[in-house]
Amino acid sequence: MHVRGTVAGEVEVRSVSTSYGESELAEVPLRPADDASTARGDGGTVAVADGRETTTVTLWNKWTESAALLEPGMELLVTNAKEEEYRGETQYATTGESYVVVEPSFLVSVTSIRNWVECPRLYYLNKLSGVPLNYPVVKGTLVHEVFGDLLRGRDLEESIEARVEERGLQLGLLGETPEAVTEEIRENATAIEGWLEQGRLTEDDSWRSEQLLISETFGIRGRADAVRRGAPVELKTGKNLKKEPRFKDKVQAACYALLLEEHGGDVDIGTLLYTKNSALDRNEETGDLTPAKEFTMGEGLLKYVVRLRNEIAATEMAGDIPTGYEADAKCEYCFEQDTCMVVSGRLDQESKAGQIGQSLPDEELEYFDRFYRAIEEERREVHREYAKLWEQTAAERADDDRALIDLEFVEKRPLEGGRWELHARRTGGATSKLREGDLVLASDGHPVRGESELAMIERLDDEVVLTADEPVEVTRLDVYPSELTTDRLLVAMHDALLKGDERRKDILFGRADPEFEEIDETFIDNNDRQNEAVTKAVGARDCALIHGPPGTGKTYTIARAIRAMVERGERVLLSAFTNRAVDNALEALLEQLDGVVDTDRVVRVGSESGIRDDMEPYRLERAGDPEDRVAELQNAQVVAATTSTCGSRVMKEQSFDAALVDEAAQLTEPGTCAAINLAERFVLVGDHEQLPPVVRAENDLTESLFERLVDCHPEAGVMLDRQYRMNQRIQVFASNEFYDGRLRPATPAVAARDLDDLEGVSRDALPESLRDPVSFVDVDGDPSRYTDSDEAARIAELIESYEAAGLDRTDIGVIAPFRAQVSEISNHVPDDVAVDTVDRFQGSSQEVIVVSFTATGSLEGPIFEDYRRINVALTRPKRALVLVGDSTALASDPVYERMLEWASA
Ligand SMILES: Nc1ncnc2c1ncn2[C@@H]1O[C@H](COP(=O)(O)OP(=O)(O)OP(=O)(O)O)[C@@H](O)[C@H]1O
Repeated sequence: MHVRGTVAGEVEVRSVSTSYGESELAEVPLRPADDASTARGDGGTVAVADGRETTTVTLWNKWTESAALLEPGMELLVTNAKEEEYRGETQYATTGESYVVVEPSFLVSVTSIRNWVECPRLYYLNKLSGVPLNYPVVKGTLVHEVFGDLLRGRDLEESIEARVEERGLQLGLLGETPEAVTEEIRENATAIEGWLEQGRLTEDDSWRSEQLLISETFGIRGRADAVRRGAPVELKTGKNLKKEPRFKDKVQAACYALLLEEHGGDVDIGTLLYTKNSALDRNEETGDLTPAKEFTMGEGLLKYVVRLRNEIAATEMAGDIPTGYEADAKCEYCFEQDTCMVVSGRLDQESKAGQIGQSLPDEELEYFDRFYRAIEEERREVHREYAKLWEQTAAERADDDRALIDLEFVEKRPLEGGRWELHARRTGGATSKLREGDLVLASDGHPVRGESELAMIERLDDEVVLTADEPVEVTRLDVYPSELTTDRLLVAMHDALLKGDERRKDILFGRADPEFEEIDETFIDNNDRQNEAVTKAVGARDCALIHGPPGTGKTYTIARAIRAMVERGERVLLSAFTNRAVDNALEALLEQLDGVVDTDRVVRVGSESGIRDDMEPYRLERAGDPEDRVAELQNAQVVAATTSTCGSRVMKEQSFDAALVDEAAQLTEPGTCAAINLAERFVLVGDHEQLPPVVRAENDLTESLFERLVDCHPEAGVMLDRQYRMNQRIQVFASNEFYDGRLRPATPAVAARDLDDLEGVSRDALPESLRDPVSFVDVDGDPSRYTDSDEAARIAELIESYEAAGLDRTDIGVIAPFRAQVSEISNHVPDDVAVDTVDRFQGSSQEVIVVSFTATGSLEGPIFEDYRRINVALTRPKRALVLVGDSTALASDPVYERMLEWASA
């Protein structure tokens, strides 16, 4: 029986005498969880279900170590507990078979556990500073890749050649030659090959390469290098001359053993493969030179691993910072001792290694603390996404747009290099968040409990095509919740504070005012504010802030500013939150740079699937000759990449004179830092009256650096005030509500835009009520339901009216407040009409926009929670805007009441 619940009070550990001698025990007051959250898919007994009363769970012996970590409010899971009657009350206790898991939904990675066992402080330092680009790391990755290839049957030489070639750019940045690297990989691979050969002699060897494993019971996830006859095999590129594997390596293998057991395995052995052993010279080295070392997987080790994992989960949940005293780490032997002391000194943290250097000023320490917590909260939200993989049913996940289900498996085709191409067919017209180029969990029915592989979506229409390392008979795809973004936010914040330039920090913390160089040049002669913005951007010694309301030429201004910088011989980074915005800005920039600079000095960094096809010629290829690849990047005068890519190991090696960041109001502070950390000065461009940063948690991350700096340094800002998009009548409401009435049409032609300008369209052919550029269509809301099919039907009629007046369906966009109504409307209107939520429409425009408010009496729903969403929705159209909703419901809010007045005027 599994017992799961919330710790309901203080926990005390004490000793008692039993028939076995002295034993330790801890009595944990526990409030059992609801049935729903304890139900397990494997049919195992569900937790105590008698209401929400508190019961007592006794944890015995070693598990008292985990009990000592518990705080009231934490979640606890005890597997294989026994039920006991005590004074008429049902209580529970651990048995010899039990595992105790603290905060089971906090997913700890195997790498974290491995770092923690070495030293908890090392775990923390790794989290803060990420993995740098260095040769041992790249070599390790290469050896692992070759190992995977060999397991999948690829020829050794072919694999080495291909893998070294793929990493051309990284190797080039490290100054390595392909020949030397190939030789070293070959030495390491010999150990692998030799060992595999031995295995092949025994016919019953069964293998699989890299396996992604997630444990819902133990709260652990990781990727096992390989699984042989159901048992984990871990590859280490170092040497080990002892008979036994290293302890931390055993711990790592034991983590995978636990994960495999949860998936139905019975693991009694673990193997570590130390590849460097076979490259050593027998005459010079003494000891056990065999690369493969096996060990027996005892239950004691598995339980120890869970206790380690509990320490991490409890530390993170409590928001504590590890000091190194938690374990008996020996600082004097640690390679990281210096870094550890510097970080401890600067952040004024207690640490076993001690501190050196001066601590950061209080306000920076406070900032670090606040954002560290905020980012960790965000990480927990990502963990919640993982938990949904098993807590929600397939249908619920599909409804939430997080899965494509009921696919019909078609076939699996072997690819060159031992990988697989998987084909499946979609059976319904379901939509989802998934896009081509996304990494997904492809499974034969369940992403965690079934056969499941990490796969890349190559094609996604009626047919679904995926590539993966191993074949799966795929019938379902799930969004893969990635912690990469969170990891990079932490590193970006760390770099900004601990490695950042003092002057930069003075600006960020409002201790100094941004300075500007006098520039006497006209860059744009038909728009004063744009010209001022370019002047500020070019002349900024520290930073400039360009506030660009909808359609005011942000992209054009950025492009013009970059051109001016390039003409001054500067190296510039162009960045934005999304690939789409980066490509848009790059397109405008290429027009500006025509004849100014060679286009081969403009480089787009990103993955093939993320970049728009017409920008592909500028994409920096990672594979190839190291010297050539590096030259291409180092010679580039303009580098364009998303802010997330700016946090990558390759980009972190780059430096720029200036960074221009578009969509800056949609970026968190640390997200912005990822880009601006790389440059001497920065220019942020955005509109804080449109959508805020996309984050899961509600905390300090929801305010952008752009918005904070606009407040803090108004003198560094310029607001663009002439818009090139909307008919004047459309623009009025947004201008008054959000921009103090300062937004104007750029030209009379823009102001007078209407549908008659479009070829073959006649406004007179429209019903009277739709002839004005802004109209309101009143429908009765349906308070009992979340979606509104009457409203959807009415929208379908509107679209027919526009079509009858000569408009092309692709010129119409429909915005709905939430996904359910998007689906409802999509079912009513033809496929080529774009229907989506506001968030998806941000940054784009259409000739005609229809907004479905789906308003009920209480005005609930995302569109109403934040007025900025309404601003975005109402500023998408160029020539006509139709608002559809229940006027009585809308009029209950003063802003919407004003909107109704304007729309009905
Ligand atoms: N100074 C200018 N002179 C002439 N046309 C301009 C000028 N500035 C911008 N435009 C034009 O106005 C249109 C909108 O400009 P742009 O795409 O730069 O706007 P934006 O502010 O980036 O839009 P969004 O709000 O969608 O991000 C473009 O067609 C652009 O060429």
